[in-house]
Amino acid sequence: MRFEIITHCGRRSDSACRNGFAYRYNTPTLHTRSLLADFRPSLQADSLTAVPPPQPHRPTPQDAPPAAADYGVYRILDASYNRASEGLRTIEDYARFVRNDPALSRHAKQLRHDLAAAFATLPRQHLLSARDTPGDVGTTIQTASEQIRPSAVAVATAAAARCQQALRSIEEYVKCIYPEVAPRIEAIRYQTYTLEAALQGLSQAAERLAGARLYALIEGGESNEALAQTIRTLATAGVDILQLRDKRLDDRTLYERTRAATAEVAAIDTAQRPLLIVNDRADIAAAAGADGVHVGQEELPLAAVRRIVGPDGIVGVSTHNLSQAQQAQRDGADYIGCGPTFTSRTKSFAEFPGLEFLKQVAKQLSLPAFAIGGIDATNVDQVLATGIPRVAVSAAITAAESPPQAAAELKQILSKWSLFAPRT
Ligand SMILES: Cc1ncc(COP(=O)(O)OP(=O)(O)O)c(N)n1
Ligand SMILES: Cc1ncsc1CCOP(=O)(O)O
Ligand SMILES: [Mg+2]
Repeated sequence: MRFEIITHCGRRSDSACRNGFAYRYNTPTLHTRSLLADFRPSLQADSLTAVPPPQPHRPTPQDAPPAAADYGVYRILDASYNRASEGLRTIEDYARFVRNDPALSRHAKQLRHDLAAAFATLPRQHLLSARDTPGDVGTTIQTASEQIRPSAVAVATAAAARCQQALRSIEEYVKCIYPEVAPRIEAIRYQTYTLEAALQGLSQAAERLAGARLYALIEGGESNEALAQTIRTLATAGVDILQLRDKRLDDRTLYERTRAATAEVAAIDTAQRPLLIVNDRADIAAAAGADGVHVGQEELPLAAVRRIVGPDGIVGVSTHNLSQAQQAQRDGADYIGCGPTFTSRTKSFAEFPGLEFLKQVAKQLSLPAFAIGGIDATNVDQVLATGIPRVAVSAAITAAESPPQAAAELKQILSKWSLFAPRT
């Protein structure tokens, strides 16, 4: 039976790269045995009964410098590793410092560590010795699009694309030298697609949230169709966020209403599509595919809610004083409700933090904040004067003679104010 070694790079066995070969079974010749003995001290030629599972290469001081034929491959691996690591760090910074998203931050950090662990099995001295930045002809090649970064999420999205390309390059070229590393790189690459989706998902929801001014709290109505009709008319009137808040409904009915609302919202043209938030119930929001959930100070803590709705879910928190508002931001809330501001027809309260609380929030917090409690077209200007350009209302719309007309009037007033008023 003859035995032939071919390299993964397709080269004949006599110039095979270290560990870079597959086995096709013939009778091992004396020459092949000595070659194998040199390549794989731990592998005996006669033990080859099938394509052996790739063993991780353990870098040793005896590792010969990269063969001239592999010098370029080591340069690719070195440059691509740096590119992928830098991309993951860029994504992690966005998740941590822009989105305050612990889950997304943790995922990006973990992938960076997984990549480092995979590369730790390669002889670092070969990678470094192959590095030739001054001689790198690519450093001066620039494209116009690389200079355009309109937003932080655009930076993170571009980093994700660079990271995927670099990982693909590593995955293919490492097969020439250390094939056992390729599956580990492939696994990391697939996770960067998930990461990019989270960025996109998060950014689309985050951008829609950041642009939201008018937030309406609505009940489940008498039927799914009645609710769907309400959603259509309020979305057309300019409501940016709809919250399904109905304490009368049992779980099953609330779930069915939420499913119907999710389907209705999805059918609305993107430009007019409101975010759909469920009051209190993270489980129903997640199960029914809503955009997120709103919880009060007495409901599940944000960390638990985040585990249920995931990194893409929008989580809003009710706050009644500055300390609660600051804590909600630290916990990673995507927005906060601040109130009650005025006496409400929908819910009774013993205390009213009022306009003063709104002024504090406007000065000291950066995440979207919606004033709530007894707000309507007659007093919304007082809210806007505090520096809070966003409101959440219930009765002002749902109890109005014409809910869509009331919504449109409120939206018109709100639209005159900048969403990013300078802090005075
Ligand atoms: C946008 C918004 N802000 C505040 C609330 C109040 O939530 P919570 O304190 O949990 O009270 P209930 O709505 O559950 O009675 C909200 N729902 N939405
Ligand atoms: C649920 C809730 N939390 C604070 S105020 C409020 C009710 C908001 O309804 P309205 O706008 O009719 O006062
Ligand atoms: Mg609640």
